[in-house]
Amino acid sequence: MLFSGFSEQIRAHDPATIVIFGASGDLTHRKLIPALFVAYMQDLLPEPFRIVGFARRDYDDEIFRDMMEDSIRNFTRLPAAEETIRRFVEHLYYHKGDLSSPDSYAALKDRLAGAAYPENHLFYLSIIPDLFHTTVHNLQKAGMIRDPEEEHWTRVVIEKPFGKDLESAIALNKELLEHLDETQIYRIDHYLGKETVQNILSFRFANAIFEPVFNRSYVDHIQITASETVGMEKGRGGYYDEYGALRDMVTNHLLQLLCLVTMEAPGDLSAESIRNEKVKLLNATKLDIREDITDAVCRGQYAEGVDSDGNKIKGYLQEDRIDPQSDTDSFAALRLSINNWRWAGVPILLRTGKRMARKTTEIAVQFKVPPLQLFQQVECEDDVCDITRIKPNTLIFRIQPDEGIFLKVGTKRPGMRFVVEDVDMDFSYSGKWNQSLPEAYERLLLDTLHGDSTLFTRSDEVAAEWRVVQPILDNLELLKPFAYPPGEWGVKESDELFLGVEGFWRNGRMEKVSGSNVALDSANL
Ligand SMILES: NC(=O)C1=CN([C@@H]2O[C@H](COP(=O)(O)OP(=O)(O)OC[C@H]3O[C@@H](n4cnc5c(N)ncnc54)[C@H](OP(=O)(O)O)[C@@H]3O)[C@@H](O)[C@H]2O)C=CC1
Ligand SMILES: O=C1O[C@H](COP(=O)(O)O)[C@@H](O)[C@H](O)[C@H]1O
Repeated sequence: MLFSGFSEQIRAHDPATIVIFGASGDLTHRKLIPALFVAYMQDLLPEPFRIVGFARRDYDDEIFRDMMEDSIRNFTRLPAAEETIRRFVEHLYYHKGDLSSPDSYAALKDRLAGAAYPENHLFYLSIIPDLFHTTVHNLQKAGMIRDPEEEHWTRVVIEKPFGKDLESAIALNKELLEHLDETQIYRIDHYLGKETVQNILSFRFANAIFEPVFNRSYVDHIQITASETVGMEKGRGGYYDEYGALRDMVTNHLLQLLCLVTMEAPGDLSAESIRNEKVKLLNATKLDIREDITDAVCRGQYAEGVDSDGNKIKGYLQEDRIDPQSDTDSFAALRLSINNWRWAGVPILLRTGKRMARKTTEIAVQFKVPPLQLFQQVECEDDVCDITRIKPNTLIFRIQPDEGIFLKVGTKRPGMRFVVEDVDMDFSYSGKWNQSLPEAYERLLLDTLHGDSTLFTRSDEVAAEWRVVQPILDNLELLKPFAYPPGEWGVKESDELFLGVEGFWRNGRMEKVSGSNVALDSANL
């Protein structure tokens, strides 16, 4: 199967019934239904298709359709005609049931046996991770999982987090593989469906000029940030307090970004070749511990504070359904090393957190400074300019928002003196293509209907991700979370992860420098 990032978005051909377990939940109404609707608008869903929402809440088809109409109006990225929404929701049905009760599966099975329900079944597990195994086990007991060799297919999409640690992830894999073939399992990591994330591979391997400098000889360090401004969203406290930033974001999304930016070129674009390279990379990745684990890990919890309008913001420990004594991290920063020929000795810094200054996800590859300091550099912030040492080049993959790729290069500033100023060579999606980018779930749901697993994680890949993080989970007692103020850039102690590195966390500096209105008299320069 071709890497779906490069294939045309073509219509899924097999008629299918999509069953969403967890249909009354947040993910279904904010992401899954709007994504399926966009695919429908673009005529990419198969014909015929039906979507069955499954949850315990006392809804019926009509209530479910009304609610999903609202979700589509609120969360769909493209303008939608009311008539199209109405036609789409006619494909939606609701099935009330409890996933821990075998009777519910028998009732669902009877319903799906009706002639109007297409026989290919996509089961989407949009439920708490604790129910993943129970659900698959019960589906199999009810005879609802077909053999992969049969004419009609069964596919199961498993949401993240996949396990709570290495041991539970391995156990979950084993349990799932007792009921399903690996080809039937789609472990979703929605970051892999983001347009900008897929572009990392094309940027690296479709352009011959960057790859020769992507290695330890030229790269000083790499930093990856996924910061969010939100705190605990409604209803998420219970889940989040059990998992925290390390399990919710680092062990999946951030490590996947790291893989794409540092893995070797695959021999071809098949799902297996790409996943093989990712696994090799993850197996070579370790915490960069020099003396003890605090060299390589910093955890945090946001404290209470006020926002820019003076409104009070709850601290993590005051949030709904969070244990007031909790040690769970809402911020995590790591320093890693990749022990292979290409990257040995290049520090890799990862950081993610809730209630930070800005919502942004980016990868910054910082190159080494030139061997000879021939020039001076001018750096300006808030109309004040300084003469400094020459700055290194930085290549930034901006995943979201303002999606694009930026290369910071030093350029002679006009004037009598020979000083250099950083300028951006930039490509922004919005500048080049004036259209909204597909949502990750649009791509990924279509891929499952096509049977393309390239952008989903393989069992050994998940285990390799947990292997990177497991030493942290084993040493949480030594890594108590620091409090950090909401609305800023997280725990200040995380700066210490940069010891010996030429640089520091980026904290949105690029925007300030490139957008600044330089007030220095150029004649003085
Ligand atoms: N929300 C998000 O932005 C993201 C979520 N995810 C993942 O998606 C999954 C779902 O998350 P989210 O939608 O936020 O969670 P919610 O808590 O909002 O939804 C959980 C759903 O599961 C249903 N449910 C719970 N227990 C049962 C049961 N015994 N039988 C039947 N249905 C049950 C609930 O419905 P009812 O109470 O009516 O039974 C509800 O519909 C999780 O794995 C999460 O990690 C991943 C990325 C982002
Ligand atoms: O998987 C998750 O991702 C979201 C952030 O996703 P994004 O696409 O908005 O960057 C995060 O808020 C959530 O906690 C996590 O479960």
